Amino acid sequence: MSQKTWYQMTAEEAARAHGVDPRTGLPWDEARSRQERIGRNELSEGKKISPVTLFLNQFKDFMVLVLMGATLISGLLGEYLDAITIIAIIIMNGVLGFIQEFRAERSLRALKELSAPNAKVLREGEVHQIAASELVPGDIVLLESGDRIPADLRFFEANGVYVEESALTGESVPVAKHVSPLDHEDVPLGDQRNLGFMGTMLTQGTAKGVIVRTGMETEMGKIADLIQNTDSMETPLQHRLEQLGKILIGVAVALTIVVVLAGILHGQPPYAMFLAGVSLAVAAIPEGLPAIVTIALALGVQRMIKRKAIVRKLPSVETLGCASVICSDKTGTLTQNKMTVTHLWVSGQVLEVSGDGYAPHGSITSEGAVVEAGKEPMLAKLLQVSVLCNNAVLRQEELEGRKKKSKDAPETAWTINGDPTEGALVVLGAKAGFTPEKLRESFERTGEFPFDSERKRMSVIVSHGGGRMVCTKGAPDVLLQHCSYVLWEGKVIPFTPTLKAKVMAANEGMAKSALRVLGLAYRDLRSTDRCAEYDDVEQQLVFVGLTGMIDPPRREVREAISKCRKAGIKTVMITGDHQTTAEAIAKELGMLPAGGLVVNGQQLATMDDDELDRRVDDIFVYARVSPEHKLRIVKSLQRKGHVVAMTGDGVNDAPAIKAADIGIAMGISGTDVSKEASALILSDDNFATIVAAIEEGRGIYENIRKFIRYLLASNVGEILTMFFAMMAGLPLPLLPIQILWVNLVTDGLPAMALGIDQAEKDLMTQKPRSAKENIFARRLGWKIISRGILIGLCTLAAFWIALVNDPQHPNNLAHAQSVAFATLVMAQLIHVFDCRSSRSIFHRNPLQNGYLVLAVLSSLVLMLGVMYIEQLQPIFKTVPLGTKDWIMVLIAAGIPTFLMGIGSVMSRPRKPELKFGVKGGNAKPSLR
Ligand SMILES: Nc1ncnc2c1ncn2[C@@H]1O[C@H](COP(=O)(O)OP(=O)(O)OP(=O)(O)O)[C@@H](O)[C@H]1O
Ligand SMILES: [Ca+2]
Repeated sequence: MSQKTWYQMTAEEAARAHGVDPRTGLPWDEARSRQERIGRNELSEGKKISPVTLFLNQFKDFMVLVLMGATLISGLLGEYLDAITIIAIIIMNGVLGFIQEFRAERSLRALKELSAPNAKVLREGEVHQIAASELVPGDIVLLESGDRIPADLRFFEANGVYVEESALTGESVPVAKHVSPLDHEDVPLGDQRNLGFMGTMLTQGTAKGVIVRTGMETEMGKIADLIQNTDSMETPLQHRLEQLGKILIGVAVALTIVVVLAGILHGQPPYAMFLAGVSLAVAAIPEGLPAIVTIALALGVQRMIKRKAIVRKLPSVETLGCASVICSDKTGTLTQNKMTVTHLWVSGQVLEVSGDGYAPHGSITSEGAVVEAGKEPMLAKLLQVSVLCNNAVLRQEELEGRKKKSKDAPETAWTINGDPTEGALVVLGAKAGFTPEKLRESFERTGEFPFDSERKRMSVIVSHGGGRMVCTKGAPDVLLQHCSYVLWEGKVIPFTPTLKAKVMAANEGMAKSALRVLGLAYRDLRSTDRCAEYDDVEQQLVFVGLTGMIDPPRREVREAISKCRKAGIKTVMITGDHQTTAEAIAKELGMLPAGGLVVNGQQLATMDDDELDRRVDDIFVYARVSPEHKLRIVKSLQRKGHVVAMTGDGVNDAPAIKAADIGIAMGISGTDVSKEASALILSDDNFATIVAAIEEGRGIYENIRKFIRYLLASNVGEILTMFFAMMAGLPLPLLPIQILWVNLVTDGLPAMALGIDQAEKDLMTQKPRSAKENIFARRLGWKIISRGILIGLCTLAAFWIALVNDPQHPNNLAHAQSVAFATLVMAQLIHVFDCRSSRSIFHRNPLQNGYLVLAVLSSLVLMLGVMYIEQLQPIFKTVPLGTKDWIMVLIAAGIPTFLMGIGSVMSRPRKPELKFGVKGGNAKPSLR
């Protein structure tokens, strides 16, 4: 008996073959044991670098190899102790580099896991949201439009399903899926219409399926090697630093050669000079730079996660700091998306609704008197349509655990499953006794034309007592175009222009008080009426009334917006909601400066790109727009030189999200499609989180500048100390071992601690930096070079004074070298505190960064160790210093910081003058 393939089986057979009941799904322990047997639902990643390789890579550097070679030779020549020590230092250096890179690698991996997709799965009769990697064959998954299919599955329910399978088949037009078995063999992939494949995308409809293959067994797994997604995790800055690193190596090597030659010309023994030169080159090459940049980025990303912003693409961390415009959705991002109906309008009459939140307690009143829906047929119709044309479910949940106040009266919370706009209508109905349960006894739903942001309306068809009725709700301005009649004073009469005007006036009135307004309509269908397309049913409707719901702004948003204004970032609202509502909320949030323009989708459609470009800087609110408008807005802003952050949640938002410099998706309400197009996901859907992420992005960039400043100035100081000495014909101020030790002590920990430094206070009161800005901009290059020269001069001065002041000292040269060693280390350890501020050490509390203090203390201990532990003295050729020596060391090491500090205190910083909004003076013509 030949075995049937999945597409030849019926869905039931497929489920049975996997031992699962499609109504309840797999039990948890069965799923677990399957996972142990089969493995996770993942495509195996490319080759991972093993820790051993990573460690060995640390020694692949050319100069390190030269140093090791030179050391081996000197070992063979009898300098055992020197050789062993140098090798030991190289190994310690390698360990440090390894730790840095290993951490960086691990954080990157954690990042990838975080952005991994979820799936809705049925287990033990309940729907759960789990990581897609946890799925096993036999799992029943639920899908809706915008979801990526998490594994290969056999559909057993498919309502209007279209799947985009281009990743597998190359066919970019979505194909329709169904549930019937196919009776051929060898059906090509593209024609296996009852199967869904991992990695493809549901663009329309809702579906259920049983998973038949996971992980590398899937069709996608078969070609995984081919499409090994090489999404670059390298940021532009890292790329530039890599190039910079190469230049720096060249410069370091060239200078070293000069130092060596100068030394030899001045009579230094060539071999000693060679070893010193190689050590200098090893010390001066900032090999730790890329790893520290990665760590700073990765740790910053972790801080962002704590603030509810998930970075999907590392490069966007840098772009975030440059953002100059944030375009945000309104509903759910600027507002809470907790809708409550407060006003109704039926037949020219305004009714009020009491009660807060989703609890179905409250009443409908008219001029203070309670209105009973049962006795008011028009109101009853409004409630009926509201509840029937609706997919939200009102639920009462017991609050668990510590939230519970007393045992005997368990606290409950009313929650909405589904769209909050619809939830508000369900709650409204429930307040008047119109529950879905009750209505369903006499109305059975037979069809649905779902809501989408383009159509701005939704319809369902219900049958009752032999007849059929269509119920429609939607944006009033749109809905009215489909209504020919109106329910007026108890009767259905033709919808005259006068009456339409009345409805629009009522709509406008509600919208002015920031209410979201929805219109409701219905029509009784005749048995001959077609209802295959929405155009068939959404015509000749009878208009019933309006509902107005509040959606309170999120509390944090006002402050976040004012923060943006101070930081030179423009905030723009883009919403599908009505213009008046949008404007009212924008004003409430302080997003609409005097003279700022509000534009609606229709007006936008009449503008060509040139006109939009001319006005785009003055527009702060876009209302009643469709997702496709967002792309135009992004493009226009970009043409004006802005770095644009843009939010979105729907399938249709993906192009705009992709085109934006920072595409932002919603963690809670967003579709998989929008998330995959995004660079950043807000796990709380909150606007304030965007601002927090921008703040982190700016901070990370500044931290990178801080340790670049520190590392490079230190290295310049090291090279120049040697260079100046050789030029002046002095003996070597530092022995090779000492140079290597300085490097080990100063480069690693303090630089890493700078990478996680706290942000400066003025971080969010400055204009966004230009995306093209050079890392050395804003005088950083000057600071590095001037500081390097000062460190070099001061170290040399201390060395020279010790050398000439005390010529009778039995260990004269060794003593002076110890002074130089201590001065160079101290100068760097003081300088590291300077680097925390764009101004000087005196502008910040040096103890604020505890990691830095710890790092500096441990570096101090390492330095003192080789000077005062007797067993180490002969190895490092050091001698202990006296009090006078130390005073000189500290003065010499402190002078650069002191000089720079004086300089910055004297030059008063200019207060950044930041104003945002419409350029003053010429009054702008309003579009309205
Ligand atoms: N479930 C629904 N059924 C019918 N009409 C709806 C529904 N939800 C919203 N609408 C109408 O469609 C309009 C546009 O909604 P859409 O979801 O595109 O934007 P929004 O949620 O108001 O704003 P944003 O784009 O900021 O999220 C709303 O103003 C409302 O009138
Ligand atoms: Ca160094």
